[in-house]
Amino acid sequence: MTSIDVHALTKEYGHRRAVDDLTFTVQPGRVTGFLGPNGAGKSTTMRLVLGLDRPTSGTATVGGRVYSALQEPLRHVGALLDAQAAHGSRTARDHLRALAAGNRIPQRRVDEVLEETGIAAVARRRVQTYSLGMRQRLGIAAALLGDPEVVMLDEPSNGLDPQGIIWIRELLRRLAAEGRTVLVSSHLMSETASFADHLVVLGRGRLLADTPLPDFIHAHVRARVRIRTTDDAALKGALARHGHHAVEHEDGHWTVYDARVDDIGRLAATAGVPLLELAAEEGTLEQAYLGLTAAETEFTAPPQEA
Ligand SMILES: Nc1ncnc2c1ncn2[C@@H]1O[C@H](COP(=O)(O)OP(=O)(O)OP(=O)(O)O)[C@@H](O)[C@H]1O
Repeated sequence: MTSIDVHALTKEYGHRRAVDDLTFTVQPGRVTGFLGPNGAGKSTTMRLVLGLDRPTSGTATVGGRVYSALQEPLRHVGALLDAQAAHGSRTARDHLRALAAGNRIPQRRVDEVLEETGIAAVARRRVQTYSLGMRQRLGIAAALLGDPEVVMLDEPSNGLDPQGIIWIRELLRRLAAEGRTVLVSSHLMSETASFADHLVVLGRGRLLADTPLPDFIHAHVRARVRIRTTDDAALKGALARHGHHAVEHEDGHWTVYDARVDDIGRLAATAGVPLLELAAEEGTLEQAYLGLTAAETEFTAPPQEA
């Protein structure tokens, strides 16, 4: 089993700390979502794991070894960092064949990953004629080429069409189910919620969270109950008597904050409040993420004038 281990990792560019004393482990057998505002240090961390940059201090290792010590590294670690990385004047097939040859990967893998990523039909076209989504698929094909135990993808859904987004979700789930170590950065919260088991969240180069996805949501979103009745006055009175904070919405439903659905159901039954609707309102990853990172966001647009 191969994990990615980041220990006390720091990277400075001049006086700027892009990564600041970061320690976390990416475990095999699950998809770890890598989140953080623009400039938080996600890509820099991935570059340090891949040995594309040298840390100022600390270590980043894969299976206990630094990337540069890995023989035929594509057979151990597959990464998509920049979809523009392939040489534009080459065909996709030639690009992958060259990568395979340099890593003692059998040439039949080239055709397999072209099929798997849905670009087999355009494999003999020059990469410069590719759309962003096709380049993205080629980058993912390159990452999978060596059948690696560790897969790191920076914004893999970028440019993909809706079918492509479903495909990448299923691919990530499968890679994790096969026991691989999967680290995926994204700014799309609903997407991340659909594939991640675990989250590592950065803000200004520091670790803000390293936690299972459900725990992250519970920790950062207040529990809420959605309720609707034919007798608003009775509901309001019953909630107030028990000290619940509730807000009525235009369409007639209420939100009760910091409450559990069982408690509100019992309370309504005891008070004889007729119910049309009663449900726990699940917090979303987006709500949790925005709550946590509001103070860590370097680049924000000013509020729009009405
Ligand atoms: N080669 C470099 N030279 C100087 N500064 C750099 C370099 N690479 C990254 N940085 C700086 O390091 C910080 C972290 O950048 P990084 O690209 O790692 O963030 P990120 O979390 O991947 O952001 P995004 O979500 O926008 O991709 C930023 O302030 C960035 O400007």
